[in-house]
Amino acid sequence: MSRDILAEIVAKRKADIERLGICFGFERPKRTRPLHPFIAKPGTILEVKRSSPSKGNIAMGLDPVETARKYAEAGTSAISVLTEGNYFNGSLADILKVAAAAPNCAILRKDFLLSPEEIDVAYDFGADAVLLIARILDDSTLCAMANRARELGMTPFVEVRTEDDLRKLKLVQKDGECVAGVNARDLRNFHIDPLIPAAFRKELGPRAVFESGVKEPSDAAFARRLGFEGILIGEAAAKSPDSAKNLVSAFLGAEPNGYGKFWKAYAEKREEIRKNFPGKPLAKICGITNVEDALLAAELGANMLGFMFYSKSPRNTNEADTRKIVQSLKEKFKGQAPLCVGVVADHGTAEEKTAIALASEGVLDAVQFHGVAIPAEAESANIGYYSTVRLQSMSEVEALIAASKHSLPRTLIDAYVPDVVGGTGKRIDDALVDAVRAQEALWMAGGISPENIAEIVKRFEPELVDLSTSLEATHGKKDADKLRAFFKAIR
Ligand SMILES: O=C(O)c1ccccc1N[C@@H]1O[C@H](COP(=O)(O)O)[C@@H](O)[C@H]1O
Repeated sequence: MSRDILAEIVAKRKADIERLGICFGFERPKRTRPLHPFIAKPGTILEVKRSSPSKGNIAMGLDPVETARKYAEAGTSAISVLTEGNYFNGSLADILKVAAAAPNCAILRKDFLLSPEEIDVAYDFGADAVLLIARILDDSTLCAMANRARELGMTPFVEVRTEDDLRKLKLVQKDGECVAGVNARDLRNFHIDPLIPAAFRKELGPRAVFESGVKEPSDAAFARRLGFEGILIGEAAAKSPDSAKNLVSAFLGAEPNGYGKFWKAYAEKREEIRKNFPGKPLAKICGITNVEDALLAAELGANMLGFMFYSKSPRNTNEADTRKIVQSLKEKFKGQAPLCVGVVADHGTAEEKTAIALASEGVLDAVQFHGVAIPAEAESANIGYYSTVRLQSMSEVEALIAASKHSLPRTLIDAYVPDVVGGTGKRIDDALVDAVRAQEALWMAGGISPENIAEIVKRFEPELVDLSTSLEATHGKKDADKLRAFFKAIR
């Protein structure tokens, strides 16, 4: 379907160009506006967008002049103008209006551009940057368009989404500088996943833009924490230009940090699994207390390991053992070691403090807050974290979905058992799991075992499974045969 929608837009556009010419019937102006740098330092790109194939009407009555003025007042460094007419209701005339209304902002021409001649048109109408969608351009056309943009003093902005797009991006980068962008929206189903840009970030070079799905200030801050220099905001800005300043200041007020680092590392692992073992979930083995179990789990393919920092747990661990285990994992597996997570199940304890301190130091990659709220200390300690919700009824599912923002890209679900906070060995009710997975990527714990993992994968297609008690020989000690049986069954 992705190819279909793109192919449809491109086919109509080609027909329009044949019929109306490369300026779509508009008189070609002579550029008078000076060129502006595009995302030369961290900044936002707010979009003039009336409609889209995924959302239909967004802001049909939008006045480009008024919108551009509000965007400039909001402190954006760039404005994206959608000039595609059939699906986005934009036009080249919009660029002229925006250029006059926001003389100090860089202007991006966002369209499905197809030839170097279209770059000259974008220049003449006043654009400072041009979107080049790698997927719709062959290698030589893409490079020729990027080079033409540079010759004119403009910035090529290359959008990537696949491995092949990345290959094309490297070709463009060989010839000179560019800005790279990744769309968080999957054009096959219009689903937004902020972990797609997260997985790509390390491949993009120094000037990278997070595109799509930014709705709340927390989403904007998350993109910056992942290390993106820019965010492109369409719908949220166009629908409410007056609140765009909140998005701009959230982005500019954030910094790349430990939280973004954890989600990038997770997203990279997920992409690797998707590529090499489609349909296989990531596996987190929890309740690790000794080097032997940790090394075996990692060798068998564990992607994450959990360490209990909860004194009431029979698998509770401590700082010294955790340091020793993580050190052994790093020595043996180097950059390929599983992500190590401290599990906290109550607040204000010495164990919670230790887990946060170990994450802050980089010994642990993140902290899992199991059945308890995420404390303010986690935010200020600049660490990776996520929460676990113990599901009892549909109302918790609804609360979980409502709370699910891009700044919390994943939430683990576990079974609710009165008086046992975790490590219950009990399955979550199937209907509750179904309700969660209908809305978001599934991170699932609770009673998962070597015996039921195949059925769980088939039935629920989880992105991550998390298990502990079913693999134990005794409390805190894993059974090597059970570990082997689990990793054999998950394959
Ligand atoms: O394992 C524990 O003792 C524990 C205690 C308090 C909070 C969480 C705990 N474990 C978590 O439970 C799941 C694994 O569940 P299961 O044993 O496979 O049913 C996992 O998220 C652990 O972190």
